[in-house]
Amino acid sequence: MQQEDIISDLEVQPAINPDEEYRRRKEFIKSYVKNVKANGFVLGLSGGQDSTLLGKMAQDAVEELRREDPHYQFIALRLPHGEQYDEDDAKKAIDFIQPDRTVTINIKPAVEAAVQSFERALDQDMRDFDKGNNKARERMKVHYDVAAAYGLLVLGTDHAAEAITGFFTKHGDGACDIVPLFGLNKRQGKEILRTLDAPPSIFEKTPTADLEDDRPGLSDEEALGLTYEQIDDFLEGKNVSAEVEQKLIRYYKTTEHKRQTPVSPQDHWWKKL
Ligand SMILES: Nc1ncnc2c1ncn2[C@@H]1O[C@H](COP(=O)(O)OP(=O)(O)OC[C@H]2O[C@@H]([n+]3cccc(C(=O)O)c3)[C@H](O)[C@@H]2O)[C@@H](O)[C@H]1O
Ligand SMILES: Nc1ncnc2c1ncn2[C@@H]1O[C@H](COP(=O)(O)OP(=O)(O)OP(=O)(O)O)[C@@H](O)[C@H]1O
Ligand SMILES: [Mg+2]
Repeated sequence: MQQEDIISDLEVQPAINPDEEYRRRKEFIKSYVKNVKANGFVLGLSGGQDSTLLGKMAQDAVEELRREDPHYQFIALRLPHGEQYDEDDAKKAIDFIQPDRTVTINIKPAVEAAVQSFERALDQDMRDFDKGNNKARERMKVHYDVAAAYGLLVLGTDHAAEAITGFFTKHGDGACDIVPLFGLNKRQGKEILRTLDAPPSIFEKTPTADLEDDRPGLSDEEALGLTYEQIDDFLEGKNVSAEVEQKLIRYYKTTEHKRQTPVSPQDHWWKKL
């Protein structure tokens, strides 16, 4: 497994035309939603870079689709766990996107109920890290509840700079129906947001999964021990230090199960890692 194999698996381009990339991906989601006869899209908006980009694309897509057929809609979800420390950014994202509809559900009671059931039944505390993944899975459940109620498709924000390290919760934010940002790295997402005139504070802010109670707003870079500059350089085929290269290849191999469908007796990929 080498740098070029990973770039090829994740289909990353060394450079993009931001307008063209945005247009192509938006056309893809329009054509898919029409083809499968769904009514539009649902996506959680955190106030972070990835959901702002994809939320904008979803809203633009349904507005264009409505010129031919008025039934399409985009529902944005605000899913704080109690109070969100960067609520202002979420508001900015919503102002920028102007979703057809924005629904807020506080996931804290559901997460607390799940943690309590776990702790009572197993007679042990749930680790804060595991509770973080529970939050991501609770958000996924809300997405699917809303999708089912309105005949929508669940959008997922996974992209190459997260996929490479498996930096998402399996069956949490990793679970979705379409991944329109597939193949983009973090700086390419930023470039697209810049050309869309998004608020700079959103694409310049420090990326965070913000899942741990004990470390609110923990930056992805600190959690990973790698910078997005390093990850993006690697994905664009540039030279990175041997240490960074080895770390990324190790992350990629150990998280392969997160990029595959559940492993069956017919699968052999795991023997080749
Ligand atoms: N080799 C293998 N083959 C098949 N399945 C395997 C496996 N190894 C673990 N597993 C399964 O996978 C589970 C571990 O995966 P998972 O539950 O995802 O947990 P894990 O990968 O340990 O943690 C998720 C990471 O993603 C980060 N994250 C999550 C959500 C959003 C964002 C963000 O950027 O916004 C970041 C989060 O901060 C954390 O660092 C294990 O409990 C086990 O069930
Ligand atoms: N508080 C939240 N409210 C609604 N959706 C959320 C919330 N937190 C996370 N999500 C959903 O989970 C996805 C994964 O989070 P992630 O942190 O990777 O993306 P982001 O916050 O949009 O961007 P960044 O990676 O730059 O922080 C988000 O794109 C969003 O759809
Ligand atoms: Mg985030």
